[in-house]
Amino acid sequence: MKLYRATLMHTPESPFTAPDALQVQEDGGLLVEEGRILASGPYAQVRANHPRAEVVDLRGGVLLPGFIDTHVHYPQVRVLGGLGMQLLEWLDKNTLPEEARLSDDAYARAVAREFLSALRSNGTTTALVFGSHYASAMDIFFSEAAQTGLRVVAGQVVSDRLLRPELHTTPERAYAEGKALIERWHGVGRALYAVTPRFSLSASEGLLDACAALMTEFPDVRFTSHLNENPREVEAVRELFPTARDYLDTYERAGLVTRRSVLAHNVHPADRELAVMAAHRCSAAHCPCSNSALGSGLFPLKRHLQAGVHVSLGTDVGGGTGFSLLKEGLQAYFMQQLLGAQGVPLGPAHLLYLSTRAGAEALDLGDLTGDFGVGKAFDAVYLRPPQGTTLDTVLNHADGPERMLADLFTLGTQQDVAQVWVGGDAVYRRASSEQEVGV
Ligand SMILES: O=c1[nH]c(=O)c2nc[nH]c2[nH]1
Ligand SMILES: [Zn+2]
Repeated sequence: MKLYRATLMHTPESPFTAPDALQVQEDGGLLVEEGRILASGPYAQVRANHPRAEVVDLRGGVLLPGFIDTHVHYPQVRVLGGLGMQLLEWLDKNTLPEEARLSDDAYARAVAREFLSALRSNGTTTALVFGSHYASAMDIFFSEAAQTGLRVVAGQVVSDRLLRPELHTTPERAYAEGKALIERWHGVGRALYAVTPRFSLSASEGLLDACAALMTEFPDVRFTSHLNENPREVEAVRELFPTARDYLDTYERAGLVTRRSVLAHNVHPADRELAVMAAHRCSAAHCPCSNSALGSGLFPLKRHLQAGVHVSLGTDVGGGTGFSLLKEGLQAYFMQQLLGAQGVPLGPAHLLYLSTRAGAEALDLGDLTGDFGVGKAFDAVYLRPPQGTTLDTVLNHADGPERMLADLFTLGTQQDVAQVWVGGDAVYRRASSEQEVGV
């Protein structure tokens, strides 16, 4: 039994609906046994009730629930930084050639290790991972993920048109390979499976039906894809599906819009699409760095919230700009500021919620992770800036915990992630030589 002593912050409820959603213990205690939180509260109180627990002293930093990235591409870690293009050109020139390289198992394994290492070192404990087009690269991914201890919800990406021939499959093969992967990996350790057509632009109706067949046969797997990211993409989908009411309808007609569906981007939604997403309780993964880098547009968060659509955050590596949910939260804030009266003013509690609890809800893992409630898994990130860094200075002069949280989102980077736990297991610890900077 371990008692973690730290400044604790979490958002068990949504600040979009609950005032005072941010819960803080400045000198808090979290009692953890067998990976689960048994008690929490002021340190002195938890200590008095559990005098024999081993104390892990984390004073001097901030302990947050582990970050939850609800849209990130495993095969794209090496193509980060492909700036200067919009979506369709970026896919063609920057991304799809790299994705084809994952047909080589050794290449796929190296990329999987780089990707998983980047998640952990950025404090991400759960991720909805857009996989590879190759089934063998997914076997490799799941086996590498199992060794890291991270929670991954991932699936083979399927497409049968308009990409490049070596990335195409058929509905029959997509079904057979998906079924085999689900049977091998879904619910094994901390892994779950997500059925993942790349986007309707590269998926025939037959392929979407094959995805639906998997969802029917295995009702608790998740579903993910892209939606309404870029105006040229939206127009192309309209031409490819002339009888569909809109982009969402291409998925809806196949029965793919459910409580366990997470659709990335949705920068250009119609009102009907928002109403249907809300009715089916499907989530939108907002990826503000990607939307900025690819010039996709300013996410209409206010319209999503007004329609009742649940929103979480994704880094969208490699369309995005890295693995940090701190940066993603800050960029979400910037974009809402830039929207002026059309934007939603985001405070630090919103940024924490979007990068933790909201992701757990999107993945239907809210009973397991996303906050520090009693009974939840101990999934946590310990942020402690190296001495002498700007963040260290600013935190030392912050006039309260809410301002500290704002400072973490404004200035925090991978270098500030000191330790990470999943289900009570330590999955990352920063090298101690990096603790001291500039002193
Ligand atoms: O941001 C994106 N990244 C991708 O890889 C992709 N594929 C289809 N649509 C996409 N959007
Ligand atoms: Zn994406």
